[in-house]
Amino acid sequence: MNITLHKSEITNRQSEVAITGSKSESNRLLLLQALYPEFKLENVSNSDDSNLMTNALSSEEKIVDIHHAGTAMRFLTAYFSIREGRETILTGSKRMKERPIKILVEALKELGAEISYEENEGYPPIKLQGKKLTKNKVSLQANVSSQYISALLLIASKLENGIELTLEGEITSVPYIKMTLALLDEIGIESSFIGNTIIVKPTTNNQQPKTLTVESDWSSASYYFSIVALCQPGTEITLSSYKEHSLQGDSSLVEIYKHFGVSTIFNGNSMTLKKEGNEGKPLALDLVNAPDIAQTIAVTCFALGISCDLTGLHTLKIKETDRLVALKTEIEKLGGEVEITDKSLHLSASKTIKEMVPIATYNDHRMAMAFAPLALKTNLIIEDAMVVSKSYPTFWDDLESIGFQISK
Ligand SMILES: O=C(O)C1=C[C@@H](OP(=O)(O)O)[C@@H](O)[C@H](O)C1
Ligand SMILES: C=C(OP(=O)(O)O)C(=O)O
Repeated sequence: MNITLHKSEITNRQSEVAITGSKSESNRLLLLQALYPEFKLENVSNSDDSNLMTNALSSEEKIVDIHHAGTAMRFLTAYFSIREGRETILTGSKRMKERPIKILVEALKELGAEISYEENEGYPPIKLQGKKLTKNKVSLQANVSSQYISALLLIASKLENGIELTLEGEITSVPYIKMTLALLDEIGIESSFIGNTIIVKPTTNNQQPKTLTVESDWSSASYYFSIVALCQPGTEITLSSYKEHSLQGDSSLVEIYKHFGVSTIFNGNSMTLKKEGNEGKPLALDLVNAPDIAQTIAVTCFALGISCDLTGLHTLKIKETDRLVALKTEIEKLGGEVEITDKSLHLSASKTIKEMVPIATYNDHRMAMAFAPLALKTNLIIEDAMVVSKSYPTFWDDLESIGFQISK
């Protein structure tokens, strides 16, 4: 379904939005809960990707289809490797079959797992024959996706000797690895991350029952940072439920959006974003630790007529779509000028934004959500708008609630 966003202003200067739980935290905790059923979870994400994760973990079927959910694909590869006696075929969407999984499969095989490729070597679908993994030392390339590393860490405590991982090369998306270790720590699993070595100890005792509350999703919050950046000074949006000291690396938004005159005030479990003033300076940013907010930031800069140089973007090519190509194509349709390499993006300062441009979304929720704030500057069309449900199903309703005018 395509939708039209009519040029709107946010007239209510103090709106509030409650955003669903972090998809990254939820998908980790759902897997840990399957391994340690004594835990209870609150504020679990209502995203498609977390629903797919929940269903996959309880599925009795041989074929498990996780559609576009990258974390689910990677985390479940590790999970089904240790489900003794169970044979599983893990598959996904057409795009998922193009997203590499070899580094993780090789690492699991080194630990003793039995995994084979059903179609193309190195890519889903894969067949897993669940068994007990007896080895504990493995090295893997760390510059392609941190999800491979998190996948191994999530099952590590169930291996009889735990895991000792050696990470090779530059480590990408480090905050996501630290999030995994922090969540293990919350449920009493010991680990260390020193230099390029991560050790997770096996668990011997039963875990104490505990309720864990998922913080709301910071990547989803990024679209409100962008909206506030494009508003008149004085505009405020309050988002819940967020912590000042988050496990999510995308909380770097607080520092990054100061550049666009957005301040963030934490109060209890919510945060208020406020437009203070207007900054027009060019932006240079390395996003190796926060790849999911690259699209949001590029569009904010385009809307404000600010040039930017974004680096550390090598993982964007293997996400829901090639996000570098998608950004260049769509920003250029709107009249902007973008140059890309396979790991960086340069946007020139632009003076105009074209009207009523249909923005293609390439099965990528973040393409739809990142371009939406442009409705504060122009009329635009978002194609296949329901893609947002991958991480944030109520996104369009929430935008309407703060004053966006949307027609279907
Ligand atoms: O572990 C996670 O929850 C994620 C890790 C990141 O992936 P990469 O490590 O592949 O960059 C991120 O882009 C993705 O949305 C979620
Ligand atoms: C890259 C993303 O998700 P995944 O890799 O889990 O599909 C994302 O949500 O931006």
